Amino acid sequence: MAKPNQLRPDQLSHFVHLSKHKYRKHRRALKSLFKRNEYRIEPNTPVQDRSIYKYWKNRLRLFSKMECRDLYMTHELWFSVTPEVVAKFAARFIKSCLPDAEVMLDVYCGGGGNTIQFAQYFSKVYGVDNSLEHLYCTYRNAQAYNVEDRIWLKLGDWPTLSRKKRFNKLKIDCVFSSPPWGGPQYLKSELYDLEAALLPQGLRETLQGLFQVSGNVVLFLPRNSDLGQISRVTRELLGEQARCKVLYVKENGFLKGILCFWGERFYNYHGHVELGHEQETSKPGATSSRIDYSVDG
Ligand SMILES: C[S@@+](CC[C@H](N)C(=O)[O-])C[C@H]1O[C@@H](n2cnc3c(N)ncnc32)[C@H](O)[C@@H]1O
Repeated sequence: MAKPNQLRPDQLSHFVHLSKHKYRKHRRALKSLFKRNEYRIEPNTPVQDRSIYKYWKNRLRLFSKMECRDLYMTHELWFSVTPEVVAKFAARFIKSCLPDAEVMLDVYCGGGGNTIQFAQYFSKVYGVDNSLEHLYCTYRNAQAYNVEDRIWLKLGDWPTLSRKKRFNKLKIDCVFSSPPWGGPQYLKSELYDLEAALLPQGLRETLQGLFQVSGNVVLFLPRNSDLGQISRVTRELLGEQARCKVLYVKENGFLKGILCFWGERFYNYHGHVELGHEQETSKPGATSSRIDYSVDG
């Protein structure tokens, strides 16, 4: 009988290609992460690292199940995971615009904040990240939400995978990406330069790569992003008449970032996405998160 923290072959198959011979080194590392139950968060024991304490205090905003299930976070994930209500909103909005869609690709999937919410609404979700530790956390976190069977994770550098056209033939209905914004200092300048500051590629290259995979593309970008750049790059890549729909996403009244949508079905959607109050926890005295959005055409 498999031990609880042993990586089983059926689980390994969700880490695309890692079961192959040439990936022996990564497979060994992955098995060891499972065995040591690495990066598990002790929900009621405050983290020692002062630089992430404020994120730990708000941990239920990142993953509401953190109080009752095992969740896994690296140091970097504390400040880069998409808050759950924002991720849920993005997934619902995409599903409302693309009701027939089944397959999502989440580029730079991190700890699974978005991947997990997509897996609640879509039958298959691919996640890509260049950190094995992050893919491991995504899988573990997906287990907490009982959606691990719907996700398929690929380890690799996205610009390289994109150049090699690795996802072009997979019939992806929509590709989502929350690229690294360059750390918390992204708010230091008034206007965020999407060519110079976005990692690992600027906006133009990022979009070029994503459009190869699907005509429906969604980016989660800093709230101070230069909208002029977005509009120029949109026209340059898709033609003078092309548009991008921008939603300003607020959580509890605080602007969290912008969701940018490319694709006819997004522009033409004028329906209403049921948001309401996302109850984060049933604990007495706990806060609930409210999400609002406004549209910039
Ligand atoms: C902002 S985080 C994504 C957070 C994710 N949406 C979530 O909710 O957990 C960005 C991720 O990009 C990954 N990353 C950075 N450079 C990369 C590259 N060149 N190729 C693939 N992944 C990369 C990082 O490891 C990190 O997990």
